[in-house]
Amino acid sequence: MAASGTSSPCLCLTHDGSRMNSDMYLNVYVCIQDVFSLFSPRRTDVNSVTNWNAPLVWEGTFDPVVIDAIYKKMDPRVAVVVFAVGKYTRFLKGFLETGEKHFLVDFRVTYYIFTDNEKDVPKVELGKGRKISVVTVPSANRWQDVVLGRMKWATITIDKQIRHEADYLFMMDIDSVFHGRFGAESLSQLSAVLHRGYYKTTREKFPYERRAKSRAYIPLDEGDYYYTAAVWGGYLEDMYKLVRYCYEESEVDAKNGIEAAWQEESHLNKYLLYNKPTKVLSPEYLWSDYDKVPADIKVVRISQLIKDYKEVRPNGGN
Ligand SMILES: CC(=O)N[C@H]1[C@@H](OP(=O)(O)OP(=O)(O)OC[C@H]2O[C@@H](n3ccc(=O)[nH]c3=O)[C@H](O)[C@@H]2O)O[C@H](CO)[C@H](O)[C@@H]1O
Ligand SMILES: [Mn+2]
Repeated sequence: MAASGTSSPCLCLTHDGSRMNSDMYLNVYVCIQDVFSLFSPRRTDVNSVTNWNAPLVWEGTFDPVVIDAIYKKMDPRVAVVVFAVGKYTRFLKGFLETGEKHFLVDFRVTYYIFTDNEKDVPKVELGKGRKISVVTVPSANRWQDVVLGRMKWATITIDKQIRHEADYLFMMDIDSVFHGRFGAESLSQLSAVLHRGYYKTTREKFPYERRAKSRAYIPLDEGDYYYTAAVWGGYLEDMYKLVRYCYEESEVDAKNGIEAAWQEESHLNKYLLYNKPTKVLSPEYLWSDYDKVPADIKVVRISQLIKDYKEVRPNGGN
């Protein structure tokens, strides 16, 4: 249901004849959503707002055509940063091909592929305004170094290159496939996805880093949600700040002889506890082929593939 770039869901001029800016569009969008909600029932089985009043996005809580059309007016440039180091290049084809079918269709998207093996980057037919940019990074002997190294190489490359080429940036795992629409409803200053494994559990069960020695430490009585580090996004500069934070905090940990329980995911969760995301995406935005789909997940938009951890990682499983 991709919206056409030329259709206009709302007035584009203000009363004094000047063009509307992006905040105005979003305000109009909120009003339109309110009107729609008079005619169509909202989801009543899930929360659609967080306790700090950020939208919590589920299928059935937004109008896909309207929201795509509003963001399309701004025609943002979206960067997707993915790493495919060692054997993980095998996941590129499925990710890119399905991304072209479902990820921000009709928007300007550049996939930044960080790899140690450029020749294994597949040729994939891309839509108009969509590109691939390959960034060479070193190989690693430990998967933990690849996972954490993402923060270092992304920091350096955003600073040097991507900053000049994108308005929004997503960080994503490569071992996944798109199955459903992932559209402009995902865009915000800072968007984080609820980890499918913990969205129904209480905070003391979240796998936050619990050792006070780590910079990612979160005490048992704190926490809103547990977010996955496999899909997160936002304005370019806000994402730069957060990626760099994860990099610097993991460096401090390394100097103190500790590695956070879930590497950058632990630091990401610490940051988002004290700097609330402006949008939270339901686990529709990252499910897993390992788990059966419960009734509250109406659409699986991306799913993590089942993989043989021992075989695909340079130093074996978890
Ligand atoms: C669904 C989810 O919560 N995913 C998180 C979980 O990942 P996973 O257990 O899914 O880890 P993973 O093996 O997918 O590694 C994360 C990503 O790093 C890249 N990679 C990794 C190893 C390698 O040899 N080559 C390579 O390119 C690749 O993009 C991969 O998708 O835990 C990791 C930290 O432990 C990260 O926080 C992931 O975001
Ligand atoms: Mn993964």
